[in-house]
Amino acid sequence: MINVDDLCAGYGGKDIIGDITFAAGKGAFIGIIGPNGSGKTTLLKAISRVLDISSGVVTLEGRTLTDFGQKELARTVGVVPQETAMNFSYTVGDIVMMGRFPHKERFAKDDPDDYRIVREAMEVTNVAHLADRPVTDISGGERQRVIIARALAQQPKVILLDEATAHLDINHQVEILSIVRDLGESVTKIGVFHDLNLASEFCDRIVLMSEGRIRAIGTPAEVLTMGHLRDEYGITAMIQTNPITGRPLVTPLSEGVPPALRGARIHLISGGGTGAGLMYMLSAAGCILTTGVLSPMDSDYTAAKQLGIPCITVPAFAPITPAVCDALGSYLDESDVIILTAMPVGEGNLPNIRAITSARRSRLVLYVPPEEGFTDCTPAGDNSFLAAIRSAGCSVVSSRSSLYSEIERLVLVREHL
Ligand SMILES: Nc1ncnc2c1ncn2[C@@H]1O[C@H](COP(=O)(O)OP(=O)(O)OP(=O)(O)O)[C@@H](O)[C@H]1O
Repeated sequence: MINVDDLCAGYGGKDIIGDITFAAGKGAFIGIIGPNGSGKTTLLKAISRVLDISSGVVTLEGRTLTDFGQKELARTVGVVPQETAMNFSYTVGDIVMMGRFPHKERFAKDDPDDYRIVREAMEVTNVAHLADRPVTDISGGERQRVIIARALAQQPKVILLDEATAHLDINHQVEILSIVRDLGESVTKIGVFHDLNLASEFCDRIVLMSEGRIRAIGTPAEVLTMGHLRDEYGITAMIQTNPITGRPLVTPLSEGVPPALRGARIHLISGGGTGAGLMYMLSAAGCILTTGVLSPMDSDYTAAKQLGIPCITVPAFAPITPAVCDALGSYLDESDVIILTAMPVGEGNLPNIRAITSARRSRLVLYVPPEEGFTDCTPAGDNSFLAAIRSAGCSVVSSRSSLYSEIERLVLVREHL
């Protein structure tokens, strides 16, 4: 168990990181993420004592790390930096054997156990076939696997990885991170990650840093949220759930949403997958969304559920009853903007939706992307629903950028009422 308590550290007498407090349980894998310059490497340097701590304390199994002698520290903490300069042509086997030095007395002969541990470390990192090659003559990715093998040969209690797999191809990234994750209870792992999806898949807990401070800490699902990524990285990201592992899957979106939309209360009436994209974009932008009426068989419902958007539901093909209309009405009344997409609507529901939306036409925006067209939106190509909504005098937009402008305008109008 490693405890970092109120740690502050920096360079030239100036603190770069401060108030850093977190615990890493025995065997846990902790991921440190955050934008460039947020202090991730500085934190690892402070934990490994490469950098002096200006205040706070790091303890390992109850002992302060500053009480460890150099050799004991080297036996206890293994470090895998992002890049390691190798100017001397030691063999790969020699480099990995260096991981055993802190375990040996001075001038002691190599122990058969040392050779066994070195061989095992090279085998799990898939570098055993390179054992006799000079380390200067292998690829950057191979060299990184050798450095990881050296750290494993150290048999440390804590392993610190500073973007240790950044230079590896995806196959070796996954392979090495799997090895690190599976090191078992005896080794606590703390790794800096730029790849949020690798952090999500491999880490038990994630620490999100920004400007030298911890902004969020928790499970991948607690930390990798659209809000945190928007606030700390300044990106619009779609967060889905990996259907196999159940972990968050982050997809940064190249299309931004104006920051002014943050906090806008929007009700989205959609169906047949016409609203899912908007739900992701508007949620990522920090809008407060409600949606419905949707059937649980609709892909828009799946998106709403994944995003935690309150949704009014009815069974597939069921009519919209007066009770459902009332529930919808109260969601509509709470919203600044009502977006209606060009969607398939069952005949029986046309009058209801028309009545409920036209009463609020000044806040209604009809979103009809060109590819959707105005026809075939209802069974038998009946476009009377959309035509009626349109003729009611609501705004009609055909691109996401004009939709965002319209939302901004309607929020302003609402604020001035
Ligand atoms: N040796 C140093 N002397 C002075 N300032 C430094 C030194 N190393 C890093 N810094 C500064 O400390 C801050 C944090 O740097 P650090 O390398 O810890 O960030 P990081 O989150 O690891 O960044 P990146 O994602 O770009 O690797 C930066 O502003 C950086 O310029």
